[in-house]
Amino acid sequence: MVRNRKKPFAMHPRNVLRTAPDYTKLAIKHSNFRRVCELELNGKVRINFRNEQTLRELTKMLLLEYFELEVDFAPGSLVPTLVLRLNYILWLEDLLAALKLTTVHGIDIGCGSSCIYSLLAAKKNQWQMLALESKLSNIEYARQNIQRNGLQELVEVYGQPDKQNIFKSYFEASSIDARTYEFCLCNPPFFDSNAAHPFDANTRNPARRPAPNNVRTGSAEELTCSGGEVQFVQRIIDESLLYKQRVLIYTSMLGVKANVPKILDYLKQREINNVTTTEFHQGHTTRWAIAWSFKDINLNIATKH
Ligand SMILES: C[S@@+](CC[C@H](N)C(=O)[O-])C[C@H]1O[C@@H](n2cnc3c(N)ncnc32)[C@H](O)[C@@H]1O
Repeated sequence: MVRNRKKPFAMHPRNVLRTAPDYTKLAIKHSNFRRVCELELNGKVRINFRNEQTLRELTKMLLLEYFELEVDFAPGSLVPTLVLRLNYILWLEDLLAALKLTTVHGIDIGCGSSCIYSLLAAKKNQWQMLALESKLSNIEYARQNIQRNGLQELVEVYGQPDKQNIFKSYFEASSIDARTYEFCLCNPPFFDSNAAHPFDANTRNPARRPAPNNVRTGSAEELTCSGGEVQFVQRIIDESLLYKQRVLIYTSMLGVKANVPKILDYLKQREINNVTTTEFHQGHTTRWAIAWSFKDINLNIATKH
């Protein structure tokens, strides 16, 4: 757990964005980013996190500046924030470190149009990634992003034919090549598509946690599913029971704190006991993550980032 006095929980200690970027310098260097910046009277640039176009250019610029990744997003699709994605990758690095692996194979469940987790994992760590995605335009953009960055040898996108499936379609289609994976990761569709007003769901206690800085981005198809993130992660758990041998460490992120005990209970009911949780922090935004394994490995390097 990382604590300092001003921010009770800070970013992962290895997160390159832990030191706030100098946006004025970056605006001078990156013209597309410069176009969406606002100039203050003192000559410093200001970023309007509530503007979607600004967030797009900001994430593109940060991926280029810090990881030499050139990424584009499908129109109207989710624009990922880099800090949280990076915290997740760094936590996976920590979970895998003790295993001293020479090659790592991972599965990115719902890679989005950016394919951000797989691109970061491949570029930063040379991990071999299988990216699963169900939305057609996201599959196309994800493949273009991989190609644009010359990462075809490391990242494969599989078009998920059935949104109810997690691993099943791919594992059944590739049963001859029954490879094993060291981890899976997931940023699940968050909202419940069965709710009368899915996007109105209150995810935070306003008295204790201030409103997020960022505008929400992404289409209903990307952000909702039947039963929201709880049912999505329950499906990952159900399929993990079918394919215990295929993945060493199963993980998923969760957007709502109250959903963590629900998932822990679900795991417990299924007698999955090798479990850990963590937190990711970016400004006023907190996310939770959960990991479980059927193997006798130590997951309890647990930290809050
Ligand atoms: C919340 S978005 C996350 C996108 C990206 N990973 C990120 O963090 O920016 C969830 C993604 O999962 C995809 N998806 C939903 N159900 C899926 C399924 N059963 N298999 C694969 N992808 C799925 C959606 O289309 C969407 O792109």
